Amino acid sequence: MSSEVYDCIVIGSGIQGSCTAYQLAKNQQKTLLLEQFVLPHSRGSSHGQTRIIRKAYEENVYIQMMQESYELWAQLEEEAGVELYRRTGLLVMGPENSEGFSCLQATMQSHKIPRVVLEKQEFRQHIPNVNLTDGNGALIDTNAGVLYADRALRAVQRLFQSSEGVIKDGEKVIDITPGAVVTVTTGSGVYRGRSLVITAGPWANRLLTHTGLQLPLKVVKINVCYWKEKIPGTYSVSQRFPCFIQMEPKEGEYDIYGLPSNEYPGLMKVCYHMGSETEPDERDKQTDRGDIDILMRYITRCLPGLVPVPAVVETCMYTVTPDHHFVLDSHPTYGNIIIGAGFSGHGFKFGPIIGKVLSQLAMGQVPSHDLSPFGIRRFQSHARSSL
Ligand SMILES: Cc1cc2nc3c(=O)[nH]c(=O)nc-3n(C[C@H](O)[C@H](O)[C@H](O)COP(=O)(O)OP(=O)(O)OC[C@H]3O[C@@H](n4cnc5c(N)ncnc54)[C@H](O)[C@@H]3O)c2cc1C
Ligand SMILES: O=C(O)[C@@H]1CCCC=N1
Repeated sequence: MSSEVYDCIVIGSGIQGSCTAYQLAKNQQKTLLLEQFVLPHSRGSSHGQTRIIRKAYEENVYIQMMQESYELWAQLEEEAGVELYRRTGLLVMGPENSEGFSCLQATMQSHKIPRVVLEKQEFRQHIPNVNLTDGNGALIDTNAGVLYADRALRAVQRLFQSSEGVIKDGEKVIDITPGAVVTVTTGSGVYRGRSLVITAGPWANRLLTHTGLQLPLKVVKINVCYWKEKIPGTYSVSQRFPCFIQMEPKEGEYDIYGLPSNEYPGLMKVCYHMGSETEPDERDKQTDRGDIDILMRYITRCLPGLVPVPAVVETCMYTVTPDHHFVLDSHPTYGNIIIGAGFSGHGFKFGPIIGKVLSQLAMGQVPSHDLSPFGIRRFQSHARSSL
């Protein structure tokens, strides 16, 4: 074991761990970022070329965090000297009288989020090649767009390293011993830190076992589907086609979302916002395609310019909490162990602000956003502690 003691060790170099490590290093904290796989990798939740960024949320807390997150993404772009965000707008469609769609409209209005409400008659003119479902309303979050995910992750990791941060990849953490100084053991070394941040995505509960805590997290495999445009370019970024979210495509179904064709010429990414449960290391054995059937029916009905059979299917994972809200909290027993988990398929856009609040917790500071909706205590009846 080296005699060196880090101010903080961060486990997991997905977007949340990388942003947290960067914030810590920027605050002159001697920081070690540990990653089980050799970087870059595509076995977690943060890989792939694109993610949606938006302020269109039903909950005040997410809109408030996104106000700052947009600023931090712009700052990152400047620091890294690369483009990370492209404004496309986000079309939200949903049953006009549903609680979800009404609430979204009301929250956006109360925060004065720039938006355009599309009446049925103007929909076709503004959004050609999309059939609006009967009884659905539509609005556009005008400042929403696309984040270049892989590029962003690389940029944050580079910035961390140039702020004297240390990344050790290909080092899987196999043990954690809590204490005033936390000891972290990997397959090839033993490290010590005054604080520890666990941002291990789908593997969070595996690591938390070493601290006597289990959270109610469900890991699901997402089939990331790309669909061929019948006429290339129909739904493309260059035709100014927006990202979209279809709320409640059918009663009891989860949302469907899409991004304009860009990364693979002639192919548009359209996905179902849920998947089938899996073990993170066994995800390739999960072959359920029920979500793809739902997508095929939706595309036939609403996106007639796409061939309703996926041309490319990639894999990603969500780590889902029972209420689909994040976990951003200190460990209930060990105050110097900080947990960022359960991002439930919508955490990427928050990366920089999550990095900021987790780093504040790790430095013993009061976080600059109200984290009460993200506390572990809300799972009192679910969370298992063997302590
Ligand atoms: C298909 C898909 C589409 C999405 N779309 C959007 C979107 O449009 N907008 C949006 O905002 N969000 C979106 N998300 C969600 C977002 O991508 C995730 O919330 C986010 O990437 C989670 O990041 P993370 O850092 O928590 O997890 P991860 O990226 O999984 O990172 C965890 C890391 O921890 C490492 N690790 C785990 N265990 C160990 C160990 N023992 N030792 C060392 N390292 C370890 C893992 O290898 C991994 O690299 C989407 C997600 C998916 C899958
Ligand atoms: O977070 C997002 O914006 C996307 C789209 C909606 C469902 C999940 N991810």
